Amino acid sequence: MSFLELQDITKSYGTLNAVSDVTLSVEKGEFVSLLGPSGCGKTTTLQMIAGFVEPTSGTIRLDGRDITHAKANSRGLGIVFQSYALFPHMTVFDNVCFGLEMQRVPKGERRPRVEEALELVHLAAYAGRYPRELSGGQRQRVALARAIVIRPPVLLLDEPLSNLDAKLREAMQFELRDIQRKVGTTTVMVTHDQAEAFSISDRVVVMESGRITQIDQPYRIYEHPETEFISRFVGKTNLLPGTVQAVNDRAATVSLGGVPVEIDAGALVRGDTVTLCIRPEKLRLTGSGLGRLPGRVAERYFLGSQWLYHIDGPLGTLMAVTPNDGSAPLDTGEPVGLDWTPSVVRVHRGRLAEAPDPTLEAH
Ligand SMILES: Nc1ncnc2c1ncn2[C@@H]1O[C@H](COP(=O)(O)OP(=O)(O)OP(=O)(O)O)[C@@H](O)[C@H]1O
Repeated sequence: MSFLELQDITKSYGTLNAVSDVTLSVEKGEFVSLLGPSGCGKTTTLQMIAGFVEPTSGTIRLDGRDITHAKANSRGLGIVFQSYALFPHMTVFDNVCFGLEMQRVPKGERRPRVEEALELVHLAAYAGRYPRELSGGQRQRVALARAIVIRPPVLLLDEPLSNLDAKLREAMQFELRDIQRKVGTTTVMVTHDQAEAFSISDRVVVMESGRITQIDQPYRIYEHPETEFISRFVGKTNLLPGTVQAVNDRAATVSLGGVPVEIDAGALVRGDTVTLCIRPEKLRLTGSGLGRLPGRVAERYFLGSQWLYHIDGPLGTLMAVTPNDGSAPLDTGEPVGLDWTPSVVRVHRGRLAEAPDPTLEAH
């Protein structure tokens, strides 16, 4: 049995199922993120673990104990929600100590525990300050210290870094992971930020419309998205609708608007309608006249460590990303060849609802 288990959890509001049949097992010490677009049920799921929202059906178990209907404060979980502001009239020390007072931890134990927590978040020198005297990142770290000081069995984080600017947010991602590793607390985090979920988590749970559609390691989710939605939501991708023309033992030929493209066969049969997904960094730009397809540079965008190109060709406009290795980039209008290894192409059954416009995917 896993440390934290959600079994067939559903939460309905009238006719709306905010969360449907969610089953999830989290191991002790694991860092799991719930990732998905706005309204997919991430926060509701976390609130049910926290005890702030009661499931309509299903069971939640913590360390073998059924806590489905237990009161929030009896669960003893560490919580960092966006709305959980610090107490403005209390110092950093007192903010962090508050949870220990609530738990009636003996007075003599409180100071070393608070100091230890502040040490962990690198704020030992700020114990006497008030929240208004701290930066956003420091306030966020106090909130984290306040949650971990009670040594909770599970730490619940709801968009804990969303109020921070991009640079600080990235720094805090690594810090958060570092702190979690040191204290070893089982953690469930809600985020709609894919980079954040990927860089911090052991496993990512992707949710769509109240349901879990994939649970996997970040790398697997990126490389083997199980739905077309995940392909689109996670990173950039070229989506190409086509029809399977021929299949042999090893390969299938898909016609993309009359252009034949060979891919690994999988379980495809002739006549299947499919959508092929190729990540921009998996497309290689070769010399003109080489590669699988001809193309021409339509646009180029400088991303710092990479160049993003829009390449016009027989399949429409495709995105390709190359590392910025210091050499001169390609010019707009330059003819190129496009190449890829068949095994990097992911195949989803079915046709896209709309014609793909790669520029819309480039977010
Ligand atoms: N108290 C409530 N009453 C009615 N509907 C609710 C309530 N809470 C949430 N919902 C609905 O349930 C769905 C899931 O909401 P939830 O807040 O879990 O989504 P989310 O994935 O966390 O979104 P976001 O990233 O925007 O916070 C939404 O359609 C929302 O409108």
